[in-house]
Amino acid sequence: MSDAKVGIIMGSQSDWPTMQEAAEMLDTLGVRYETRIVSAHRTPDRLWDYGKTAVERGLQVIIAGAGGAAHLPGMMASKTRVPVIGVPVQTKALNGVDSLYSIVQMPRGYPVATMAIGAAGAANAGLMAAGILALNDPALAKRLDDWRAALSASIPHDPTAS
Ligand SMILES: Nc1c(C(=O)O)ncn1[C@@H]1O[C@H](COP(=O)(O)O)[C@@H](O)[C@H]1O
Repeated sequence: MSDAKVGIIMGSQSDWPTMQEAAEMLDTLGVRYETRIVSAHRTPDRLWDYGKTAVERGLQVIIAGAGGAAHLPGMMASKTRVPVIGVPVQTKALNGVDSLYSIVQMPRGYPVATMAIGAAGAANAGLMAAGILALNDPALAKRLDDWRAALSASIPHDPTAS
């Protein structure tokens, strides 16, 4: 059994540069995770197994990124009650609006917490996962509070200051 608390899954190797942002955020915050390529379209059996075993393997949050006809996050949400955070990967043809619409409008009963398109969405997915885990992990809560305070402190008051 892996000790990962967060599963970062993506439809393709080509999603990794985007999804790496989620992984880096979890590294920064000291959260254990695993990374996998899982595709509803190309590896449906892998998706089935991943969703079926997510709870027993101790996963508490799944971050799922996909582009285009991005069915992966929703299908994963159908297969497991582990909360799924969806990341719409930016696409060349339609700029990621296709990914966003594919992920965000889930039917009642099977929610996906949908982030912004692209790298910011992936980083925020890492933060969202950490926030969920921090509810039951005071040390992580402190690290997350410190990270947020540091970000606030880094924002200048004066836009002309360099
Ligand atoms: N949207 C999905 C799914 C899925 O939702 O199951 N599987 C792969 N893909 C997406 O296809 C895009 C192009 O993939 P390739 O670069 O491998 O052709 C990727 O953004 C991937 O997430």
